[in-house]
Amino acid sequence: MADAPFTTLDGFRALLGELPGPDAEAAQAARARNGQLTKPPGALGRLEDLAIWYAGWRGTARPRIVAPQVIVFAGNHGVTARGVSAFPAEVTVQMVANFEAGGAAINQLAGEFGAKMDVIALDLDRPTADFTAGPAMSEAEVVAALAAGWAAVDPHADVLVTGEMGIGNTTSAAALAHALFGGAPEDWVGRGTGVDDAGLALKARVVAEGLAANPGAQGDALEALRCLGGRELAAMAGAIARARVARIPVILDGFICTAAAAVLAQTSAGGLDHAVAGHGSAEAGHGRLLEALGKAPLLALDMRLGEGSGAALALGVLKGAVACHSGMATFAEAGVSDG
Ligand SMILES: Cc1cc2ncn([C@H]3O[C@H](COP(=O)(O)O)[C@@H](O)[C@H]3O)c2cc1C
Ligand SMILES: O=C(O)c1cccnc1
Repeated sequence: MADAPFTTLDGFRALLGELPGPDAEAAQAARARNGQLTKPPGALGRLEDLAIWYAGWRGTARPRIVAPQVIVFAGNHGVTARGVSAFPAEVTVQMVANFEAGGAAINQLAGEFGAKMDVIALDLDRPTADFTAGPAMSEAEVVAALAAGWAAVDPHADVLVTGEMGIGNTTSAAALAHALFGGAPEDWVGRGTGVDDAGLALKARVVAEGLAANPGAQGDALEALRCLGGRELAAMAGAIARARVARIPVILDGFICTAAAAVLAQTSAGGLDHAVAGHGSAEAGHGRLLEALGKAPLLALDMRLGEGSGAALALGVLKGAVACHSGMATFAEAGVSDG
């Protein structure tokens, strides 16, 4: 595992300023190949652009997916003291044991779609500070979480899914989204694990208090991550950045993953060009977040679980797209008359 090439938030910021782009020649060659495959033009719909996008990032016109990686990051949140989740904070560590024993939804989906799965618990016995009273993390803490995410990525993976577990983290993600994209707290809060109307109103108040208590969060995405995020959110951002540097395409999961990823896009234009939206979560606010990022989800299944589950399902779609693109015969090869 590679040590992260940054030790400060500004070091991470500098790295985001010089991210590699896709291989334009490989993308062009993939587009040409797509035009020769034995199907009516455009008949594979969005799968065609998906395969060409993947080929560009992998730097080859005829890629294969053989080594997907799912990483589930777990963190605890001080803001749970405000009663923002329908479940108690101890569920985070209990679910980590469940992931390790193979009993969670993400275990089944990662297994079904041929991904190896890693679980990284981040200082669970040391929750972040309640962000309604000040910054959730110190600079050293957020940098450590970014670096843990960075180090968790297998450089030999050929697609990455980042998932999370952290009771209270829909509130953290809502506060982060609000700081990054403005609007009102009500635009970003949702029911998470299933809070009632009073719980939803409380979440909006807590988000408003969080922004008021952290004035620096609104001007700068990385500062917003430090002040309002959590360790698992920062680790997802670090992992997604590492994937970019290694030209590993990423499938984003739901509201929490997308909020964490948005930090990269808001710090560096095009910083999420190597990522697609796996699914549209039923969590209120996810649609708005995807719209702000200009990303259309691959799936819409009314899921609202997290863990990387929606993205792992979308891995099946991406694998299908790439298998067709790289495995199909051309009209010339198959002796099929083209149109
Ligand atoms: C058993 C269980 C398994 C989960 N797996 C993911 N989450 C999801 O729910 C949490 C966010 O919702 P909130 O902000 O309302 O706490 C996160 O841990 C998320 O990944 C779960 C939640 C529970 C209870
Ligand atoms: O969209 C998500 O990621 C989500 C929604 C609700 C609860 N946990 C995760």
